Amino acid sequence: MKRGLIVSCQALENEPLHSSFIMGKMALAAEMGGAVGIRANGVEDILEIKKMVNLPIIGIIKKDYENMVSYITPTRKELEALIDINIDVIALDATINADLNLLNSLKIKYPNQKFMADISTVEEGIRAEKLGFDYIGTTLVGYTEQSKNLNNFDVLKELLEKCNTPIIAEGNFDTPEKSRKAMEMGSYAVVVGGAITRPQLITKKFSDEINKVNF
Ligand SMILES: CC(=O)N[C@H](C=O)[C@@H](O)[C@H](O)[C@H](O)COP(=O)(O)O
Repeated sequence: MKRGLIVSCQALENEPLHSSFIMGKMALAAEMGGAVGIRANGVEDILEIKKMVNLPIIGIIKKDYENMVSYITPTRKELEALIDINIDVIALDATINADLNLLNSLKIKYPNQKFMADISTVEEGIRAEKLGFDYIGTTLVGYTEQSKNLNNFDVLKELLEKCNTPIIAEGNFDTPEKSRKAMEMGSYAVVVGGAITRPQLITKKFSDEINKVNF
């Protein structure tokens, strides 16, 4: 995977763009705009994106289970479904909420498969490095109980100081300036999602700002 901008092309069932066809087109637009990689959710979307672009893919499967906090590639079932479709990197929840016992056996069984740890605190990043993850992403900073008061740039800075594993800035790097800053700090890559591929969020930024005017 090259260094630079990775665009996350995801639309869940409750989102207006939920469609593999549309995610394929989003990925194509991202490639045309200079993205060096795509992050995507679910086998169907990933297969469609593979048809549309010639870029490395970070794949996840989001799945909610009862009594389980993790939802990003949370069990062996989702991991094996992603291994089966042969993608460059598989990302999974690597916070303290996740059961990472199976990682070792998967790494032995599939030695060429790269794994990205989606973490929410510096401690989780350090643990992910010890577990042998290939990339560590700040994806879940602010989204877990243990990180709800943390700032993504603060976590990123400390991870860059304390880890040797390539660090990927992901999660609310939602402007070109913030993305550039993350790279200047030494991130391996920046994953940008909603600010590029979720038009309902982009629209809301405009409408919120405009509605501050007394018109
Ligand atoms: C927390 C969570 O479930 N994050 C997901 C992880 O895959 C995606 O919904 C995000 O869009 C992605 O991480 C990129 O972040 P942002 O959209 O903020 O640029």
